[in-house]
Amino acid sequence: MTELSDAAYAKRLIGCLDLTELSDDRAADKADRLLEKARTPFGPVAAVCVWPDHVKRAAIAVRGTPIQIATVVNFPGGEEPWEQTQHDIRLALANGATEIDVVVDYRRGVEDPHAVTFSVRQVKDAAGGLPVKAILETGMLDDIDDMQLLAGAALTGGADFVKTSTGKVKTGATMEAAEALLDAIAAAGTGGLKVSGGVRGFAEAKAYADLAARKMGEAFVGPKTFRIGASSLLTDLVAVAGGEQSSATSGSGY
Ligand SMILES: O=C[C@H](O)COP(=O)(O)O
Repeated sequence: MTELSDAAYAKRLIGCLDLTELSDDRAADKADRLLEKARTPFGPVAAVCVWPDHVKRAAIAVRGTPIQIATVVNFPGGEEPWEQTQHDIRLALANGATEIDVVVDYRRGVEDPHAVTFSVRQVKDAAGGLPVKAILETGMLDDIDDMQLLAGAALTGGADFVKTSTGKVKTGATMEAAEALLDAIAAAGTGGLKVSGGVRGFAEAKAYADLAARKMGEAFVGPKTFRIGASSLLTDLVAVAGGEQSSATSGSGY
């Protein structure tokens, strides 16, 4: 993506953004403020990502646009009983969700990757064919091998994306984690990457997209296979897309 100007690059990244509001207080007015920003002067974001309670208002807010409505289940701990997750998925679908982000049981997953494959398959079935993003919480894993193991297990279970982080633990996305997940995607021959957790500035987002383009080819960096999930990135992307200087400082470990 070397020949793109910063403004053009930022515009492309807006189209790959999962604009996220997952504050712990689950306040409806915060969701409303986020939803107002999803259509930018430089095009729509890829998706909004909200708590299940806010899926209905999101569906109304983005009606008539290509913006997807993502929600989170088994979130953020990854240890809820299946019945709860199944219930949340059913409700989310009934309310208009079009993408499901599920936290895998990353604490047990390294010892038992088949359980991750099984649980992702269950979610995929319950989601009725909608895209499923498996959140691996890479900041809680010991090393690259564990990240690749979990990513491979999730992709075997049918995950459409493997996603780094919930944004709820100290370490969010890192370049090392993104690279590990891309290697797992390449090995599986299927799947997309969602980088999330602490991504706040244009330069950081661009570094992840450059990495994905370098490893997978430039066509990979589009909303079908590449997303950035972030609550605080859009302002900077819009500024850069509009020809202004980035004013963000680095947020995560890139
Ligand atoms: O799924 C995305 C994350 O929750 C967003 O994390 P963030 O608030 O650090 O951008």
